[in-house]
Amino acid sequence: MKNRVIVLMGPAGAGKSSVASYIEEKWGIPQVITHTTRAKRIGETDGVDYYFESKASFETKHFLESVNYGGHRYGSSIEGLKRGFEKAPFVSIVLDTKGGQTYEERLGEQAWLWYVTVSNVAELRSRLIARGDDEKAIVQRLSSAEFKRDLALPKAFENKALVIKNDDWEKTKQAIDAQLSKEQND
Ligand SMILES: Nc1nc2c(ncn2[C@@H]2O[C@H](COP(=O)(O)OP(=O)(O)O)[C@@H](O)[C@H]2O)c(=O)[nH]1
Ligand SMILES: Nc1ncnc2c1ncn2[C@@H]1O[C@H](COP(=O)(O)OP(=O)(O)O)[C@@H](O)[C@H]1O
Repeated sequence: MKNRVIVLMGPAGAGKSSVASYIEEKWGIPQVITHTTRAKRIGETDGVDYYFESKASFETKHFLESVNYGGHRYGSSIEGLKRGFEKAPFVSIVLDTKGGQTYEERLGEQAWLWYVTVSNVAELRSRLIARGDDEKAIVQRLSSAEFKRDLALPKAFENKALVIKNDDWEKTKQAIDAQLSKEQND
């Protein structure tokens, strides 16, 4: 099987990380861990959710791409992607839509674009509160230009990305299972 990467994108709270964890547990698709300078949230672990970096240590990495999002730096390293492909030929990565665009340009058909969203935007805020995010961080996140940009599927991805409407988690899992079993049988 040739190497492929599922690129998970979408607004904060839509369910990107939940989908990444689900496909790792159920389908054995490991998540490529990226780097960030943002503070660790309650429940997050270094090396599992992210490699948490200082501004200085972030600068020492070899990034395939990096972005500013909501006032923090995020980047995916070439080493990280290689480490993922050493574990399995099929991996996932969680990126903003700008990073997704870079992956599509660099990896072409090897990048399978998934855009996770919800029907009701107000639901996103409720989910961030339920997740336990810091109130100040939520306000900063929801008012950022990057969050607003990622609320909609980029024009460049129309007819290219698989859109996952994650309103109901049980239905989301069924939709994912259908996609991945089809992929396995192709
Ligand atoms: N381009 C790019 N985006 C990333 C990377 N790592 C995480 N992101 C994105 O950065 C954004 C903010 O992530 P995070 O702070 O974890 O917030 P969340 O969306 O609320 O889970 C999300 O859209 C992530 O997909 C990366 O290495 N590169
Ligand atoms: N379909 C859903 N219905 C209700 N809550 C959900 C659903 N999917 C995910 N969540 C919850 O919403 C919060 C945000 O999900 P998460 O996967 O962290 O989003 P993202 O990575 O896109 O920011 C988490 O607490 C998660 O458990």
